[in-house]
Amino acid sequence: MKAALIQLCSGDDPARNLPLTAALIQEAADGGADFILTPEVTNCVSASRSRQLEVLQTEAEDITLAALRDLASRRGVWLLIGSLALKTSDADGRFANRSFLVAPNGAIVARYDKIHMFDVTISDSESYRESAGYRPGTRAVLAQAPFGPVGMTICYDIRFPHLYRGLAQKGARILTVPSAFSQVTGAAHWHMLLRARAIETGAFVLAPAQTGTHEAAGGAPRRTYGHSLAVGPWGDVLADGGEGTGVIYVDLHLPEVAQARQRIPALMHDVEFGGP
Ligand SMILES: O=C(O)CNC(=O)[C@H](CS)NC(=O)CCC(=O)C(=O)O
Repeated sequence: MKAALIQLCSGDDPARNLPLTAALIQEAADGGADFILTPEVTNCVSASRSRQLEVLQTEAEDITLAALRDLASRRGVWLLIGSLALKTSDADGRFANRSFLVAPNGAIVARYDKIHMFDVTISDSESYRESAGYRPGTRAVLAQAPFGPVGMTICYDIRFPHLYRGLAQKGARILTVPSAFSQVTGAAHWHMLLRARAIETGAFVLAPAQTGTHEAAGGAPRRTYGHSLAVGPWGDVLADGGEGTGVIYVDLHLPEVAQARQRIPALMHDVEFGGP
């Protein structure tokens, strides 16, 4: 199976982001990919709540979701829409950060709402309060696809290894980590975190990413790390998207999952223990 990771530099206007996203998905389908993945907040990267209130839509109305489902069915590909920022009916007005797995007939096979919120002060000049804008999800999601169960996660989730271990122990062979990682933490941690999760779980880790400086009509522009990454079950980096936008491809030899887990059966070696 051939997967393609789309690396984007989404701005804060979903209507402008969509044609660029669709063009790269077309390119990936032309390139022979049967599973195409886009980054976190494919539809809108914004640091401004008022801007998001203006441009975001509910899942039922969202133009990006409708167009990409249609594209998946026209091209007959599996599509992971890494995430969409969506309005919800919650009384507090918070958005959902929701990932979708779409089948080659355009049907939504699974949805996952990001569980862990990035409420982090990186430095005096850079801090994030994701939970102010988004309501966290409360359920891990293992999606069923013909190429095996897919553990769906998003970005900051990568720092919570028990989520990945649980998904792998329930059968995940592919773990998806669409992201909009900060440049500072990305340079320090990105490759290592993704490789560690792949090694610990003996699964493929596919992490399409946002990259560069994101145009924003409202508020300061955000900068993300890029380096969309595909990691094999033995921890080897199979493809790295670098800093530009575009498509990277990776051949997934799924039997490598069973081979890695046979060589190091750590997933079956959990024991109860006491201590601090
Ligand atoms: O804000 C949105 O619209 C969508 N959400 C994101 O982009 C989130 C919260 S700001 N980004 C991360 O989780 C980066 C994690 C990260 O960089 C790390 O773990 O080091």
